[in-house]
Amino acid sequence: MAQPIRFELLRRDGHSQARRGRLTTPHGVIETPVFMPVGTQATVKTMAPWELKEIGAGIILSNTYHLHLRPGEQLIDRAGGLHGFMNWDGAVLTDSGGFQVFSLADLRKITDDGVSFRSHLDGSSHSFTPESVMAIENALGADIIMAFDECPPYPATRAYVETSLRRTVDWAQRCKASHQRPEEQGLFGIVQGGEFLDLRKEAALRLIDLDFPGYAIGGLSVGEPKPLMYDILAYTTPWLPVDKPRYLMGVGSPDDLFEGVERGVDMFDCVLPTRIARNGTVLTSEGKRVMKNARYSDDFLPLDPDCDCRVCKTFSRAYIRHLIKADEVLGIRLTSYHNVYFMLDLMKRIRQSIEADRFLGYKQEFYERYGYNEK
Ligand SMILES: Nc1nc(=O)c2cc3nc(NCCN4CCCCC4)[nH]c3cc2[nH]1
Repeated sequence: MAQPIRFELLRRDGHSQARRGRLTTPHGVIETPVFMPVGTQATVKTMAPWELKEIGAGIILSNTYHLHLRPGEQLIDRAGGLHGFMNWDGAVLTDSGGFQVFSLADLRKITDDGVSFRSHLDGSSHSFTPESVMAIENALGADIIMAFDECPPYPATRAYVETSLRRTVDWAQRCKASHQRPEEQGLFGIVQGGEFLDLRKEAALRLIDLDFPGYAIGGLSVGEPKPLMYDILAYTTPWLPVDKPRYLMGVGSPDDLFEGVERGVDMFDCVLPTRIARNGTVLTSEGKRVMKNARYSDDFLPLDPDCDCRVCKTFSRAYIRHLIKADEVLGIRLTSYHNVYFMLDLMKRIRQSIEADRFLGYKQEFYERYGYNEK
């Protein structure tokens, strides 16, 4: 059967688990490691598709839970799927809603069959089962779709995590069985298991038996300390097939990208760049800058002198601070554009460092300049 998603491993770093790869999808070839901007409601907030294209975004995320509630997958299907609806011709990955049901919806009831919940928008009753979620994701038409899973909270007891892991594996099998478009949409399994390393191994091995074109690592970045997240990651990735992509869901900040790549992760997504942009915080090679800070009121330098993006070539910190202070919409458009560019450009430099066999050196160099103090 023709596989819509093909992964080539181009180079393995000799000093870490970092890998350089290439993901071929029906909507373009994606160089990995890759950062995927998040477009939860069929838009990467404030950015037009042509802007995403011009800054080099190859794949963006969207979300089953949100789009099912509004505007509904039937409408999007009639519009030609997400690609037609958004008029985005790059690749799309849809998350299955497993996380959003547990973090957003009200009055949830989980059974082995699925989850019933009330919409956080209007309180209407809904239920997600592996079969119904596959039907939604098939209608949205993303190139990569995620299995319906349960993301346990942190902390959670071993008993809870064990039950939830086995349910998630069972749901993954049901997703695979009910997936209607396996030749156009690659279905990824999601490894759960919480902080329990033996359960992470069990989850990985049982999902591999189901043979997916890619594997996501879920249940992380849910409030656990970062060192714990990194340790769970370092333990889990070696159990996954070396020739399939690994996707760390919901991660992350610039340092998380380095730590994840170092531990064998190929794909990342995070709302961070667009979320912090909305309060005027920007990412730069010298750390984060809070543009409302009075120190920028007469600073005519670009947001980041080392950045080649259109915003940094066109506007000053003083002007952008003015826009943010005046609550002018252009302000958050400019900070969002720059922040997404920053993350994509950082990942491009990480790919280049792996190719040049100097990933750990580049990581050190970046950390020394980036620092971790608010400016
Ligand atoms: N289907 C699914 N399963 C997961 O276990 C999962 C785990 C996740 N963990 C996160 N973390 C997002 C953390 N994010 C950091 C920046 C601020 C907003 C929250 N997103 C996730 C999405 C997920 N999706």
